[in-house]
Amino acid sequence: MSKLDLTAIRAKIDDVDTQIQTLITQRANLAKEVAQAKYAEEKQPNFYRPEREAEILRQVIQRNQGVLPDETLTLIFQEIMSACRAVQKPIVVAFLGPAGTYSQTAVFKHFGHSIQTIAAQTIEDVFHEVEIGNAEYGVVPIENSTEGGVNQTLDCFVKTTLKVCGEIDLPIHHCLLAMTQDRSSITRIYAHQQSFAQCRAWLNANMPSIERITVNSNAEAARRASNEIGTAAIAGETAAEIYHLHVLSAHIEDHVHNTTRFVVLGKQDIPATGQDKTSLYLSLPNKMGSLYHLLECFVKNAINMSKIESRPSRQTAWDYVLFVDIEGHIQDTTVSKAIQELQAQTAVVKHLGSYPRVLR
Ligand SMILES: O=C(O)C(=O)C[C@]1(C(=O)O)C=C[C@@H](O)C=C1
Repeated sequence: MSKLDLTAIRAKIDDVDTQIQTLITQRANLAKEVAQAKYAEEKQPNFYRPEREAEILRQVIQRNQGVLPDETLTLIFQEIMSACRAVQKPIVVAFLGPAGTYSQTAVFKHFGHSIQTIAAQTIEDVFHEVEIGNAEYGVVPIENSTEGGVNQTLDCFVKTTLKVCGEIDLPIHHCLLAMTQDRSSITRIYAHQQSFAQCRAWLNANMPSIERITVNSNAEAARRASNEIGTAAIAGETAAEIYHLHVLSAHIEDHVHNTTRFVVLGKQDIPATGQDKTSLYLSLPNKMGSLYHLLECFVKNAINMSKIESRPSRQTAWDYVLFVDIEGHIQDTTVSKAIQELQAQTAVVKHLGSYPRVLR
């Protein structure tokens, strides 16, 4: 390519950039108008509207016929919406900190970077920050494709009045991180219990006799490994950058498709989008056929169940509660009918939230 060609193409790029910038500014001004319209309707409106954001992102994917993958375009539009939201009012999101956790990555993936964040110390604290209004939303891990349900999160749902407003899928790739580059000098590994479980086979094969110490989060593990000689942490690459650690081994998770599903906690009910999910908490009477009748309510109403998980009720020994995810929205007639039928036969049915299904 001649120098002239390059100059000419760059001039075209400058031209396109000018148009993009003008259009983004135009969009941000429209978002300000939306804010005024919302204030005219309500005194304290919600500026974050997941149902509208899901609709915009689905349109982006539908329109896409170009060279950029759907995920790339989605990320760009998520950042644009994040910036437009911040023009209206910056939202505050709590997550399981410190900086560098997978939860923080999930927060930015979903809300973009134009937000304020609170790094909470535990999953319970994330719920608490939202409950007392320090944060408008919270992001917590709920299940992992290798290890199953995150019990601390499920247990918090028993007591909370918060709603699930959204879900986030995040592929998880673990690394072994340390100050040293010499793996043989490591005598202790820090990690979150879920990360130890997701890397069990790798650890047993590669570091069988090294002490394993469970901490509250992966980033906390990385922070400790950056302060203590002879220690390593299991965490992601973001934590390696933040805590200036070497990656001794990458991709140490036992399953290549290792993915964690996070949920967004909030106080608002989300309108239906046509592609939704509903999360329920159920307490079944301890009698014959209970589970059979539960399944029957969904099958009869042609509702697909995407998850069922049981946890001890913590009220009585050997008494269990169920966490169920179904396709559809509580406003869909089939879903509300199934829930009414369930209520007629189970002790407790708590609607944890209906929200847009993640794009998979
Ligand atoms: O449509 C709205 O309600 C808006 O506030 C605009 C907008 C956007 O940027 O498109 C911004 C924030 C909402 O979460 C959804 C969409």
